[in-house]
Amino acid sequence: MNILDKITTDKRIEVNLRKQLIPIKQLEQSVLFERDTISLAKKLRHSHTGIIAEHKRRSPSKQVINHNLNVFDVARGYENAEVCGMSVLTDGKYFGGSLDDLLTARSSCSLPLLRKEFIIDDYQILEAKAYGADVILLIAAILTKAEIKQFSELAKQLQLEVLLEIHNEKELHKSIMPSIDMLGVNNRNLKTFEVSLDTSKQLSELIPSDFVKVSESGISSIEAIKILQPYGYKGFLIGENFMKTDNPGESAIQFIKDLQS
Ligand SMILES: O=C(O)c1ccccc1NCC(=O)[C@H](O)[C@H](O)COP(=O)(O)O
Repeated sequence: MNILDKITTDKRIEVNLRKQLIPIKQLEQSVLFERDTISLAKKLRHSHTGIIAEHKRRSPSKQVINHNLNVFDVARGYENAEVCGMSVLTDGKYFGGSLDDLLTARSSCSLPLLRKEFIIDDYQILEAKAYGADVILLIAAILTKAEIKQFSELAKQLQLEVLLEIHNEKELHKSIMPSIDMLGVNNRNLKTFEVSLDTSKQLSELIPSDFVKVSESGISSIEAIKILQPYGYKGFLIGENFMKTDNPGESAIQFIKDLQS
């Protein structure tokens, strides 16, 4: 069993329980359910830096990254750094995140928020809207083409954007549909946890130009971004590089300053 199989097996159990604890009707009554969302895709299209900064306490590949920060300060710091958007990991077991983290981020900043989750059920998309997300992540490796269509169309009905994550050409082919806003290439091989920018480079020319291209994982230097920009990438999802520091917001400020100089 690879890590995605393990995570999704646990996720199905978790989601079934959550559905019983908080019925859909209750999610739909959230004050945030009617909120007008903010477009991350638009921000990335018009940005010269394209940073999506992540809140990530721990991960299967690195174990503990940082347990000493609070989401409120991290979100304020990222907003102060003028990143394009913030990604909030909401999985508890493997990443130490929660939906409360998403809610706290929503109450602390007005950045577009990505719910970084392993989505395998419509219910999690309703949760994303109810807790203040603007964007959801769909991972092609754990979904069928029919599920990608169903989940992305539901997201659009709720005014949420969709970042679709791929690792290879096969996943790309099942993911091209009009309800996807952004295509994210994950540089991390989820079998070995090795990261290689070559994945982003190789897949870039196969991605149709109407999608905003995002490169995800293992980005720890401005050189990496300068290498990927000529391949058409407009967004760069960065977690550990900021979160391993005492002040992720300050790290993002310095990173963006160096990128612009
Ligand atoms: O980060 C992991 O170890 C991981 C393992 C299994 C599935 C997903 C995983 N990460 C989720 C992400 O996509 C990253 O948090 C995100 O791209 C940022 O990556 P990084 O900048 O390398 O922290």
